[in-house]
Amino acid sequence: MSSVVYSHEFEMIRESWQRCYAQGFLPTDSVRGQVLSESQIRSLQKDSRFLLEHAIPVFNSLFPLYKQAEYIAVLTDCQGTIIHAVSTPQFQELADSIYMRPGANWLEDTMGTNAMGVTLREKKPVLVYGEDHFYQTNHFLACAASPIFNAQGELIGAVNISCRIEQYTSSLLPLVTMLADTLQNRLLLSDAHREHLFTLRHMEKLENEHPTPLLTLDNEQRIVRANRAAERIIGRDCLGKEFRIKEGYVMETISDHSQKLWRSIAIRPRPVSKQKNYVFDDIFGTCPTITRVKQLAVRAASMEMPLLLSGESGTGKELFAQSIHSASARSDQPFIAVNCSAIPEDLVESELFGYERGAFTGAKADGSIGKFEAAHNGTLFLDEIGDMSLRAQAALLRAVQEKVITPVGSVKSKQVNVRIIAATHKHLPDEIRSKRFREDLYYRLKGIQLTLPPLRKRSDIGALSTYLLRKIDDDAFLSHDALSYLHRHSWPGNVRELNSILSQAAFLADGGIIEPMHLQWEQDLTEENTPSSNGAGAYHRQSLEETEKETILRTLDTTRWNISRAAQLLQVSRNTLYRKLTEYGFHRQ
Ligand SMILES: Nc1ncnc2c1ncn2[C@@H]1O[C@H](COP(=O)(O)OP(=O)(O)OP(=O)(O)O)[C@@H](O)[C@H]1O
Repeated sequence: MSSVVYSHEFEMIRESWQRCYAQGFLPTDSVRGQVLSESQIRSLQKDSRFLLEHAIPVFNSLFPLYKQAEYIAVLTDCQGTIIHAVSTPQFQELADSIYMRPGANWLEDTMGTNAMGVTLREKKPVLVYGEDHFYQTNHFLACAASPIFNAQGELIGAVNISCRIEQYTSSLLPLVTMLADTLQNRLLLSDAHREHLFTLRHMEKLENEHPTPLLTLDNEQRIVRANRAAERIIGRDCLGKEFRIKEGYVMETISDHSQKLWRSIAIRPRPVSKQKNYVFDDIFGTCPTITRVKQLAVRAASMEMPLLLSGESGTGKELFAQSIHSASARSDQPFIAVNCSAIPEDLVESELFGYERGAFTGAKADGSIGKFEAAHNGTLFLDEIGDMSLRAQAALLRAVQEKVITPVGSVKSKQVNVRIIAATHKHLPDEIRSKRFREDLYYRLKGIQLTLPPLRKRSDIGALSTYLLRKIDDDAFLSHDALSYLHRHSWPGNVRELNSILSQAAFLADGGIIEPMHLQWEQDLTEENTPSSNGAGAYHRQSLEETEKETILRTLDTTRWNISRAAQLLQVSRNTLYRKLTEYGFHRQ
């Protein structure tokens, strides 16, 4: 076996030889190649029109590179018949004499161990060098071949480059794998229905100036193809080695093919981590009070007006603010949140508008930009605006009115473009009446006002609990009694409190069924709604039927509509559950 062959290729070639012997072939046999007639070739070419259409320009582009050398590049269909060949004039006659021409079949059964036959069988690139060929008549050849797959991952052919062994260079296998890669990328790109392929199109465009590092890995993570950009990162001798991502880089799968035989990946420098803001899909709500606010918020997202969100603590004001930003035209720009109640009065201006170097004792030597400037072109979320001092309100008013800021210690003003979303749990008209909030600022901030409902006024506590619980622990599940208790609590801490109670409960229930004893309220427990006070059914906010409906839906949701499992959890027979589904008109969405 030749020394240029990698160990995994050695195995493939050895097994191929064994198959040839098993069929009764001998290396000394004379090869009786069969070549199809012109019309049969045309018919095969018609069947592989799509492949050929893309292959011809790729093959043609290869030719000028190797003008001096003697070689032949061929394309076979998936049955091993050559459907296209390009060779240098010097090699043409020789190629014809060994049946390396259109219409000839190069499967193992006909040609013994050879690169095309082995690559089509093993679905991996392979180099077959000199005496690795089964038939002695082919011993003068060095051939490298690589399979071609379509966008669905099905084998559709192979490319092969052959030359005399005296002309062999170590670039033969990389060359053929790059040829296959280029061809395959073209095939993938032409499949317009697959979204991720647009990335490839983009990459291909960029390839000349900024080649994207592309690799193909086999199912054992070994590198079977690498373009030059990839080699520059992971080394030129990477083929056949196990792929390990380098520090500072991330891997992006471009296509993962059926049976996971191989996948194409791109490697990119690790992006600088960017804050991920909430989006509207993160806001759960099925009751009219919350869905109405959500609809208004979606509309408000497309407007530039300032927005005032009011609602008790934990009702989701920041969640809404981020979602509005994410859905707005500013979504690519920063979302900066400032908790106004947390900034000491003396520092409000420097925090919001920044400061020049040496502006005050304790300031950073280089000065600092403020939140307004940090949010330039994006959204500034001013939380707890009702807790700002009157002095800070005056400074804020100017910035909001004139859209300019003056850093502390500076004489120069700066133009800023921010959309302001303010939030408060206070009733600002009351604050205005008590002279704690400026009326002019209130009207500036209140372009659009949205009021978020407190949890106790929402009728979807059960569904919201299931949604939150799913995120906390997929296996945890609320019992009927636990659900009744959740409905009876007054929820001063709103969704935040619900989330925290469910987290604790899932922990106490150890991922199983959450019972009332697992629900631990910290405050607001009255005699009446203490879990241990009176057992289930002591107090019903919902009618029995409503609770039943909700429990059934929640269970089906949790079991992803597995009826047997849901019936088991509900402790009813499957028939009873089916009857209830018909009775309540429930269908799987
Ligand atoms: N409708 C909702 N769907 C899903 N999660 C929600 C919903 N409302 C609130 N939450 C969650 O509840 C928690 C509290 O929400 P958020 O911080 O937005 O409330 P807030 O009103 O800004 O509170 P505070 O006024 O105390 O700052 C967050 O974890 C948020 O993701």
